Amino acid sequence: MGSVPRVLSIAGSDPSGGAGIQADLKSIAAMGGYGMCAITALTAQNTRGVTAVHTPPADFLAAQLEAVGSDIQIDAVKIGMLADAEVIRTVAAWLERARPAVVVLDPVMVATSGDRLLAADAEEALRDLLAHAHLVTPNLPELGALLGEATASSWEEALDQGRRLSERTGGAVLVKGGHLDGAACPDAIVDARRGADGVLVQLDGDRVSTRNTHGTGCSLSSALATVQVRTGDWARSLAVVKEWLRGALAASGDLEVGGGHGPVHHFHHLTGSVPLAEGEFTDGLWRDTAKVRAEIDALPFVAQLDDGTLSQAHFAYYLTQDALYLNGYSRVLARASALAPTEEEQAFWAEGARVCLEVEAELHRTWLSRHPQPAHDAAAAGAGTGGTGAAVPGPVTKAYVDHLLAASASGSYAVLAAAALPCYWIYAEVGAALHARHAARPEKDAHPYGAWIGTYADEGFAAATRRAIAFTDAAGRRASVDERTAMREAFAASAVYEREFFDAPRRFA
Ligand SMILES: Nc1ncnc2c1ncn2[C@@H]1O[C@H](COP(=O)(O)OP(=O)(O)OP(=O)(O)O)[C@@H](O)[C@H]1O
Ligand SMILES: Cc1ncc(COP(=O)(O)O)c(N)n1
Repeated sequence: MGSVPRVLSIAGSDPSGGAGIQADLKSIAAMGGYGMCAITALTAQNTRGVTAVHTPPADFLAAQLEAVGSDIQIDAVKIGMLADAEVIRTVAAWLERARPAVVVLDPVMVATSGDRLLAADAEEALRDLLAHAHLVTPNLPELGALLGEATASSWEEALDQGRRLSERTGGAVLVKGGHLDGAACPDAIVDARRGADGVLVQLDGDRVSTRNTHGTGCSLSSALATVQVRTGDWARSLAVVKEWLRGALAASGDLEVGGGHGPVHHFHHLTGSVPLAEGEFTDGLWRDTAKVRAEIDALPFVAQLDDGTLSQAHFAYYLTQDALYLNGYSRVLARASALAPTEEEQAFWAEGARVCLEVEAELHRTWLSRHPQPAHDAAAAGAGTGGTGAAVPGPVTKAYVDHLLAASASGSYAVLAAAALPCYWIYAEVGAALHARHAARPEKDAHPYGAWIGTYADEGFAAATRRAIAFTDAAGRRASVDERTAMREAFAASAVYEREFFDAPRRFA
């Protein structure tokens, strides 16, 4: 066997997608298998109930089984709805010839909605078929019915019934707690060939509070068949599948499918890693920070820079801190270059690091000499006297750079790129908006910060921003679920520091 178990579901179709072969194919794929299906019957059903059942001639099922089995190595078989006795005989005959290594049989009799999915006169044939299975997975009413007894009313009684069914079939029985009353939802595998009580493994679990239990039995049995191919150990297989199914029940509300008993979310564990289109990941980062960006646009600093009423002291503080920030940011970009997966990205971030130092020098040479920080403000800010010679980072500058350095220490290129991106993207957007407003002004030359606002029109920076976005997006699309989460957190935190940085002159100058 390769690494992908090839699993055949022999079951009925549920057009609403939550049970039957549709649930099986999803569950098999969710467990890393390759799913196939031979359809025993077609149902017309939704989350509220079954309205019709059509069972094609059994010969046609035999033809499906023959077509698949004659060509493809089948590592495991899951058997679900069998509809009638003739279908059961067809499946039994095929199993005798094919003898798959793993056979899990879910003895489907009645749907969650209460509708019959097995003809009443076929129950005896189903009992005979159980001997072909390595594991049988009845729910409590089915367990009772297979023994010709009442449904167990306690877990102990259910385990006892399971052991006695196992004695009869010669295989293992999964006793399921889904139909028990109360907060507990245990499952146990019972095998009469093992030990006194026959309990091979019992896994206790809390009941998930949800109506969306349509297809849990189908999903559990097909997932178990798939994982069993890999582990060869029912106890280990059940542990994996039970945890996954619990998550699928807990996330079922996200699906919003139907008004009755809805399906479970088979791929809940992969929702953070679906393949993304180009730009989709960074679009999401941008959308998620809309509130913080609106707060930046509404800051007094931005409005005052725009209308020219910003105090010289605030502007000088901003320039001083900007120079200090750029020095730290340059080191961070150099680290991004060191971690970059391609030479193109390595060169891009290294160039970014170099440009930061150039801009820092230009701030000292040009802007800070024209807008020196007033001595008393500089002292109050702990920034030495005048210029930036003795300047120290203010609290926001320090926190922002520390956050970026922590991202670079994470060792993840993707997380570091996401942390570094707001400084390009948000700065570019704020600058572009300020520049556009300034350009439309009649008396531009009289504006005290006109020359500074003019620097926001730098096409080189806009182009670098587009590339930083594209590289971060590509890293996000390649990233794992956990890494994408860390990227979102890093980007969001940097966006907040951008806001704080623009607001720092008001608070600390
Ligand atoms: N509300 C719940 N919370 C947690 N686990 C559950 C819940 N309902 C069912 N399960 C689990 O789902 C699996 C199927 O159990 P259940 O007894 O409901 O089988 P079933 O009746 O055959 O399922 P189906 O709903 O497909 O007919 C078991 O592992 C059971 O523990
Ligand atoms: C085709 C088909 N197979 C099995 C079930 C049982 O699933 P549930 O008991 O969750 O409705 C079903 N409803 N439909």
